[in-house]
Amino acid sequence: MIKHHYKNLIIGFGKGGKTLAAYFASQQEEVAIIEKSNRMYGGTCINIGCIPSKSLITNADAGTPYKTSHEIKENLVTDLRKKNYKKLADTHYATIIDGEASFISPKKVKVQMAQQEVILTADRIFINTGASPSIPDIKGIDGKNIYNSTTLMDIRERPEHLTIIGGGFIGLEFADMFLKFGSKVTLLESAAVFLPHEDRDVADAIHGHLVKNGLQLIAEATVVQFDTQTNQTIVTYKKDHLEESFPTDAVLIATGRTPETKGLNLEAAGIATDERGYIKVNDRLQTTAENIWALGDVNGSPQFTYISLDDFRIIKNQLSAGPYNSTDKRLLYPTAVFLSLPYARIGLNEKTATEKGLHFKTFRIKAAGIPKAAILQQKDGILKAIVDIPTGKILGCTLFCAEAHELINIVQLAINNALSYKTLRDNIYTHPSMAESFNDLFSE
Ligand SMILES: Cc1cc2nc3c(=O)[nH]c(=O)nc-3n(C[C@H](O)[C@H](O)[C@H](O)COP(=O)(O)OP(=O)(O)OC[C@H]3O[C@@H](n4cnc5c(N)ncnc54)[C@H](O)[C@@H]3O)c2cc1C
Ligand SMILES: NC(=O)c1ccc[n+]([C@@H]2O[C@H](COP(=O)([O-])OP(=O)(O)OC[C@H]3O[C@@H](n4cnc5c(N)ncnc54)[C@H](O)[C@@H]3O)[C@@H](O)[C@H]2O)c1
Repeated sequence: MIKHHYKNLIIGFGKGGKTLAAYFASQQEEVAIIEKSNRMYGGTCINIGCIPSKSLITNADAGTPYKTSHEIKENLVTDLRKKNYKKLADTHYATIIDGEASFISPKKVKVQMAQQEVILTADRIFINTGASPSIPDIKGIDGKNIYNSTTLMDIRERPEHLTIIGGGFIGLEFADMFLKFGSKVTLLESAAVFLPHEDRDVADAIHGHLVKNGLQLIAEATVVQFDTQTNQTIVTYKKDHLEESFPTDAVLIATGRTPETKGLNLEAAGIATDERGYIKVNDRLQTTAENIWALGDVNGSPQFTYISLDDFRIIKNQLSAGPYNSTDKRLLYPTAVFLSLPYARIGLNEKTATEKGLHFKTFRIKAAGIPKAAILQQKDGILKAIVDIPTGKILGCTLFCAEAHELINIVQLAINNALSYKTLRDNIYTHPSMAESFNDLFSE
């Protein structure tokens, strides 16, 4: 039964929000969580983000045909969604409200449900509404064969030729995945160089690997229009002042994600947003309105599930007088792009260390010399680490090799505990493993 007043109200069933709701329930504190879609319990990550995409990627790696992979992914997501729902629904202190929330005032929220509208008040409100695909203003973009990451993962038939707009996280992961499923993939990226933030040797290695797998990459391209005809779409783009066109079966728009704030009527609560529409928060994740916090993608922090979870930790610590109560206390965290050879990053690379004028040393090895890489038949790749010469501390690491997404967590522990690079160099690792490559990577 829905009450009219709650101590804690969470808008959006995302990673941070659901974890916060479970925390309140565990403390025997009343909490209501509002979710606008019954296909989104558990949020982006489990329904339309990390989990379904990595399920498809894993099955593509294993050579499972697309249709079967799609079914496996659907079953997994359905199962996780149910579990996420049940985990909160089964607690005595949490109430799940199906509907779309918008503010009436700082303490009053309207929820538009299927059959009715309810007005709720709350002492504390937490906004966890996430982000959604940003759609560039390109002629013909609403055509029938044009998808975003969510709608593309819904299709049951693999496109013969997929064209991807945007070479960021989603663009690269989907390009590599559909290549493995057997599609022809063309990727158009507006930036002048491939992976502009990476060191050139790493970017070239990743580029070479993708091209070897069949990717056609067109950098510095401006898409001018999509002309959708029955089963195909003609993509027209401009490069070097010349216009070119080609037909494709499907287009994926992967040009970033924008905050999900449109329907929230934030002005009514006095909640300010920045110029990109993200909710402005301070280091304690408090919005400009008293007793209203924002966590996850919607507050403009890096868009990763583990950052939304960490936002939860920060809020939990505030509410329980714990020490980890500010984003200023957040240490370095890694990122990983899940390609057939994953690439993972933490901290500085040569480019950024040079820009900062640091006195550093670069350690670099090729994956080809790592026994486990040979066993895995994944000898492409490069491993790099940046070490501060005066202190011996690791400033950053970029790994493009098998199991990079796991290895980077070891480097993170070393960095965040201020260990010398010699600790990783001299450690005894299991053999044969990718981790033992740190013995060689950090050797002079
Ligand atoms: C294809 C893809 C792959 C990704 N892969 C990874 C990955 O491998 N690793 C990683 O760390 N991150 C990945 N991400 C990013 C990650 O999914 C997000 O950063 C994370 O899920 C954000 O969680 P959140 O807590 O901000 O909110 P979300 O999980 O986005 O949840 C927000 C919820 O709020 C609901 N909502 C919105 N507005 C309202 C409203 N007005 N009223 C009620 N409910 C509302 C939404 O329906 C949604 O369920 C990926 C994203 C995508 C799209
Ligand atoms: N493995 C992971 O952790 C993972 C995986 C997928 C998504 N994500 C998260 O989701 C977010 C969104 O992913 P994304 O790939 O959509 O965004 P992104 O910001 O990572 O990349 C967008 C890319 O599109 C390009 N672009 C923008 N407009 C363009 C245009 N008109 N034409 C051609 N190229 C254009 C940009 O230059 C950029 O390279 C990521 O930033 C990341 O935080 C994480």
